This record gives sequence, C-alpha cells and structure tokens, in this order.
Amino acid sequence: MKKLIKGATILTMRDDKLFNGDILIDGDNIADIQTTITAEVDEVIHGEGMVAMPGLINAHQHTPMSLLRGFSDDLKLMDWLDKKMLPAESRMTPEDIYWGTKLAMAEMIKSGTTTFADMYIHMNEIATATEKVGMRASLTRGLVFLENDGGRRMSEAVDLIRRWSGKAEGRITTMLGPHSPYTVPPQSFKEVIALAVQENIPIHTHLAETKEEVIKIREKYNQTPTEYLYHLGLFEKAHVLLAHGVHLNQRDIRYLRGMRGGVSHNPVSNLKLGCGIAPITDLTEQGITVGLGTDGAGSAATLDMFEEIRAATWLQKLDYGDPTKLPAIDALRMATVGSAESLDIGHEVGTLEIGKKADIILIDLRKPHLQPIHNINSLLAYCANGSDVDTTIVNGKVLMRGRQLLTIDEDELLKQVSLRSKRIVDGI
Ligand SMILES: CSC[C@H]1O[C@@H](n2cnc3c(O)ncnc32)[C@H](O)[C@@H]1O
Ligand SMILES: [Zn+2]
Repeated sequence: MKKLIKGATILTMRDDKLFNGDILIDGDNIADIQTTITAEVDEVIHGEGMVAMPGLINAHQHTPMSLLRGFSDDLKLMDWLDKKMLPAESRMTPEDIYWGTKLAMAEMIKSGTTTFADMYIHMNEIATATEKVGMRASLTRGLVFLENDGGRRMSEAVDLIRRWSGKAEGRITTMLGPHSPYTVPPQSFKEVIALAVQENIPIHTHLAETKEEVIKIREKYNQTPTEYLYHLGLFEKAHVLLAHGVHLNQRDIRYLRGMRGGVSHNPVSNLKLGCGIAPITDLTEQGITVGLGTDGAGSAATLDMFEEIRAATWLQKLDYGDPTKLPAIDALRMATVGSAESLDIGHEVGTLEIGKKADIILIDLRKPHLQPIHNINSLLAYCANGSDVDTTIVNGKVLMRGRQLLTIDEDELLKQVSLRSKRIVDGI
C-alpha cells in the first residue's frame, strides 16, 4: 500500500527548517520526502494548510490510569498513591486494564501521539489493545518489591518480554520496570539490572520525583536517589529511561553524563503534584538526552503532549528568569527525537526521514489561534492544542483521519469506561 501526503508544510525535526512538499509512504516506511513527488499511489492525503511532523512520543505513561482521571486530585504524591491509586488499582480487572488502555490511546491518537512508554500491571491486556489499535509502544511491567510477591511480578515481566518484544509488526518493544529507588531494595534492583543486561532490554524507572523521596533514600542509604542507582551500576550497565528527575543536584547530573537513554520530563504532572521543576536546561547542557511524557492521566489529568511541550518551555524560562531558555524548537525536539532516543527507538522514529517508520501527524493551521503564520515552531509549541491534529498515522497506517478514529469505536469505548470507572473507585 502506497500513500502520498501532498502539499504539506514539512517539519522533519532532523533540523529546524520547514519546507512545502510531499511525503511518500510505502507500507510502514517513509519512501521519499521532496518538494514534489509524482507516484502511483493507493491513497492521496491532502496536506494543504497543514504541518506534517513526526508523531509525538509520550516517554512516560501509566495508560490504564486514564480510568482514574479526576478521581483523586490535590493530594501529596505519597497520599495520592498509597491511599487512592493503589486501592483502586487492586480492583482493576484485566478487562478494565484493556478498556483503560483504549481510553488513553483514543486520547493520545486524537492529540497527535503515535508512541508511548508504559509502566503498569496486566501488561498482556495493554499489549493486546496496542496490537489492535495500531499505536507504537514500549511496554514495561512495573516491579514493586515491598510486598512479598516480587517473584510473580518478575515472572510476569519476563513473560511480557518473551511474548511481546518485536510483536505487532514491530510496533511493540519492551523494557524492565523497577518502579523506583523507594520501592525496590538494592538486591532486587541488582537482579533486575542483571536481567536487563542478559536480555539486552532497557530499564524504565521513576527517579527523584519528590523531596520526600530524596529524604527517604537519604535516611535509608545515606545517598541521593541518583547516587543510589549509580552505585548499583544502573547507568553504566543498561539503557535507561528515567521518569521525572526533578530533584537532581549538580553531582547527580554528573553521574548521569554518558548514560545510554534519557530522562522523561513530565512537567504537567510535576506541576499538579507540586513536585518541583526538573533541571532540564542543566541536563541538556551536560549532553543528557531529555524526552517528554505526561505520566498517567490519574496525576497529569490529560495526555495532550502539546500541553507538556508548552509547560516544559515556560517552566525553564520561569526557573531561570530567562525567556531564551528552552526555545520552541528544542521543546518540540524533546517530544519527538528526545523521547525516541530515550526509548531506544531513535533509529526508527522521532524524525521524518527516508527509511524511517511512517509515524506522521498533520496539524491543521487553518484556525484563528494558529494564524498568522510568522513562525510555525512558535505556533506549534506555544499555541497549538491536541485538538488541532487532523490526521495521525502510525507505521504507515492511518489511525485518525479528519479527527475520526478509525481503529477504535468511540461510542462503545465511552460506554465501557463509564461502567468500569464507577465500579473501580466506589467506596475508596
Ligand atoms: C507497578 S505499576 C506502576 C505504578 O506506578 C504508580 N504511579 C503512577 N504515577 C506515579 C508517579 O507519579 N510516581 C510514582 N508512581 C506512580 C501507579 O499507580 C502504579 O501503581
Ligand atoms: Zn509515573
């Protein structure tokens, strides 16, 4: 199947240059990008008035938590997690997880996200939903070792890797997910690292999200959370995806230098939970890759990556008292290239280039809040919303056209969500 996107303004993210042109998709690949392409194709996608750019990559998610959106807000992270989220999660059935994932995917596709990195439970259901709906995902079974069934969870993590790595036409990759420095003791963390090395699989973990975490780890190990992971050999041995990285001092940042992988910055979740502002500018100045994520909708409220892009740039400007920090194009780069490299899939997605996977979004600029067109990077980073995305393509397949989802029945989804979400939180 060949498709031709005609007459779009193309932002490849290889550099910050824009040009008017066409993109030829052959199967799941980008076959050509040029000012004018003439080819026999099965479908022409009209891009006039639209920007074609790489699909956005959400580098940190807990997808089924979309069922818990708005259930518990305005609490401190540990109260929110222990008193509200964990009890609700213990009531979620595998079917709930399946429908919660679909809810998240509907929102992501409708706001221009083509790939997500997930850490959760019942991963088989998340993988099945991903396979059916057509998104790209890096899936991780979250491992918490404070209770006594760590072994079962490890076996589920291994099962996920064996069953799903490279599946769904190559759209699914997997990672190992020790939840955080405060939920995984040193010996268990070392075992997970050893398994990651043996399987050649990246590690996805939370790091330094709150001040309370820093205090807890100092009390337990007399180290910062970053030092704790460094001394376990994590940054030296594995490719790592570190969610948050809010509370990092200059020495912590030096420990991260040279690591394979990156930090997922989740500014909206950090704002809403009052965690703080991650030192993104310092990280990138030290050569550390930074991607962008939302965290689960239970904490972040929405999965609209345009909100994250905007929050990321504004927070750096505010934090440094300097509007030149994190310019528009750099925030867009975080949501595409930065996330792709953090997920270890930068060779496949994150930029529009011949030979890469055709994960492409079209953003309709023919709206009052996106006019006039002086600077498209500024419009995308500072003015656009997820609802401006007209078309979402993953692996060469159109998942949304003219804002209509093609692989999810929205009416059925909303019915399922309404029934299940009420039952899960009832009485908590
Ligand atoms: C065991 S699966 C993952 C686990 O993580 C929890 N979670 C969701 N958001 C956060 C966050 O911001 N910090 C720490 N942990 C978080 C989620 O509820 C699952 O239990
Ligand atoms: Zn998280």
